[in-house]
Amino acid sequence: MDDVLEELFAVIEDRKETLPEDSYTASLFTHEKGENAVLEKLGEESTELVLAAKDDDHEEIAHEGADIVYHLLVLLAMKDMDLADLEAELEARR
Ligand SMILES: N=c1c2ncn([C@@H]3O[C@H](COP(=O)(O)OP(=O)(O)OP(=O)(O)O)[C@@H](O)[C@H]3O)c2ncn1[C@@H]1O[C@H](COP(=O)(O)O)[C@@H](O)[C@H]1O
Repeated sequence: MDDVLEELFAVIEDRKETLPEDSYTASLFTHEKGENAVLEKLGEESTELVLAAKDDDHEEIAHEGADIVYHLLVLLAMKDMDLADLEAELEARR
């Protein structure tokens, strides 16, 4: 899981730096709505996750959960934060 998150975060940082035209991630960094684009996605996907949980739909819970994790990592990159910030917070709760 650590490796997957680290590799995904590295790709997100690369998209932020290089802004390829065909990249969904890059489109979040250049969106006319600014950070609201990713914040709205997080809101929508949280609602979708709740609905999936109420349906006890495990496949959909994993799908929406992954969408949330991806968009959370984009938000961290947008705020010039990184995975270590999240890890430090989780570590402090152990
Ligand atoms: N993990 C993701 C990822 N998760 C979600 N998404 C996108 O986030 C959007 C989710 O918005 P929506 O829920 O509205 O999508 P939807 O298809 O309408 O509905 P859903 O079925 O997804 O709920 C979709 O366009 C997804 O493609 C992602 N886009 C990219 N990545 C990763 O980022 C990497 C780089 O992607 P690009 O920046 O596009 O090159 C990829 O290789 C992936 O590893």
